[in-house]
Amino acid sequence: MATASSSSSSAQPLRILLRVRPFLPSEAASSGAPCVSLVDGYPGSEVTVKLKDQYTSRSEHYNLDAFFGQENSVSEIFDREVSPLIPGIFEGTNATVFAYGATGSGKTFTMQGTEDCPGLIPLAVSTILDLARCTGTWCCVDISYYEVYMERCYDLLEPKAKEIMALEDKDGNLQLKGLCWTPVQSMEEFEELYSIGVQRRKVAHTGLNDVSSRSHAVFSVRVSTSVVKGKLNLIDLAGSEDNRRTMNQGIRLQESSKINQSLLALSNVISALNTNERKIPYRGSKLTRILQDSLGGSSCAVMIACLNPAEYQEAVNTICVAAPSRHIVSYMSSASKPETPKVKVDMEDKLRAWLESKGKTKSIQRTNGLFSPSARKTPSSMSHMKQPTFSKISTRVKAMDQDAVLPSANPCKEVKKSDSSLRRALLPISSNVNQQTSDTDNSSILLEPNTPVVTCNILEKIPAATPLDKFNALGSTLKVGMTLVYFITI
Ligand SMILES: Nc1ncnc2c1ncn2[C@@H]1O[C@H](COP(=O)(O)OP(=O)(O)OP(=O)(O)O)[C@@H](O)[C@H]1O
Repeated sequence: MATASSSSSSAQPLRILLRVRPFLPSEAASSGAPCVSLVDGYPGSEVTVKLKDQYTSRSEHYNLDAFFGQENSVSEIFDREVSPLIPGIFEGTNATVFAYGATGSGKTFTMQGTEDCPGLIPLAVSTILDLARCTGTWCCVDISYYEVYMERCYDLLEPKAKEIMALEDKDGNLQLKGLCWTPVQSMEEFEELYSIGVQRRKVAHTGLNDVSSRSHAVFSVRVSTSVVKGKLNLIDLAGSEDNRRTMNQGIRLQESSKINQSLLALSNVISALNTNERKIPYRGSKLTRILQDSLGGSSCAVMIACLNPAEYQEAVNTICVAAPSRHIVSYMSSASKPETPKVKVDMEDKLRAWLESKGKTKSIQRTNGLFSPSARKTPSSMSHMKQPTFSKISTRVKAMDQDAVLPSANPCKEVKKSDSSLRRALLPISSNVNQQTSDTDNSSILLEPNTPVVTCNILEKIPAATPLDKFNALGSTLKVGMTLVYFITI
């Protein structure tokens, strides 16, 4: 059976587990089957999982290092995945376990736990303290706990301390200046300190979680012997947020934007580690900078990708970050593929004719992407993925926008980037969001005036009122590797 220890010996930079929480009472009635299921392997071993959208026929398969389903407890995750890392800490290794996922997917439950069901943090401290007592030589265990809130670090155990500064020493190693380390010798001492820190962490009510973490919380337990120092980081990341669903505004929206940006930076680091790139973009955010000595190199890292069983799209987004290179296949079964709505085909013809008549090579090039996905520039890492076809897009429109009316014979016009109605432009398919957003920076975009709004996206619906400059804030849904298609006309 593959475990964390066995994976570290094979120098796998990052071990990726999937954790699906149970349905909550509020979800149970409407949810049906979980959107993710195990198709091959068994809990705790290397697995293939299937994600299935209950509303469409979309389904995808992914290979991952382990799967923990609704019936698996946190202590099972601990026993299989975290406990094997602990002996290495006593030999001077750094290890990191972090929970990643959308808001409300169960990250805090997994890392922090509850009184009845302790999370990975208390379970790890308890095991480390037990082991320290058995070493028979001098051994000091101390802990630190801090949060990264809006790209700034604050000590949760020492609230009067100033902001923690992330500085590099002369050897290029990152030092957290101002972070306090507190020795602990018993679980009572730990619990007292930790519960104070937990209360200080910034949480707030959002549209999707009553107690939503607004910061990334990094708990570290360090073991010092007379010979070596090793450290285990246990990180409860803030959840990626789709602000169309959270309805965040004001400060919540600003927090959310910072959270999504730092998670995007983390996903870039993960992707670089997964593909063994030489340069890992640790400098993308404060979060990735402080994790520099814990992700990659000789460190062991375990990512727990947490999923809400009722949210297919969130699950896809999370797994796209966690395991972009382990995607097996994405398909829609032809048996269940509905007929393409006629109205959409008309739209295609009209746009093509208009573009050709204008001789807009740039636009045509983009629109070629729209009509023939194979013409798109596709990142090499995704080249094995089957790209969605236009008929699927139309299907999605049909499913989501039953009432939408497509343009009639209105002439198209070209608008400039500065035009405020740019946000209601027809945008081409892009194979990833970076290309998508940079596409929109180009100078002209095709619009159909005086027609009702039709908005669609192969994966999710984007509200017509979403300004382009807010797309980054929608990081939870707009991720590298996702295919976006949306038609909006005025
Ligand atoms: N394994 C589980 N068993 C029972 N309930 C769970 C489980 N995991 C999560 N929950 C419940 O689901 C809800 C959301 O969980 P949690 O707050 O841990 O999500 P989160 O991913 O940390 O969210 P955020 O990113 O917004 O902080 C909570 O009510 C929590 O008690």
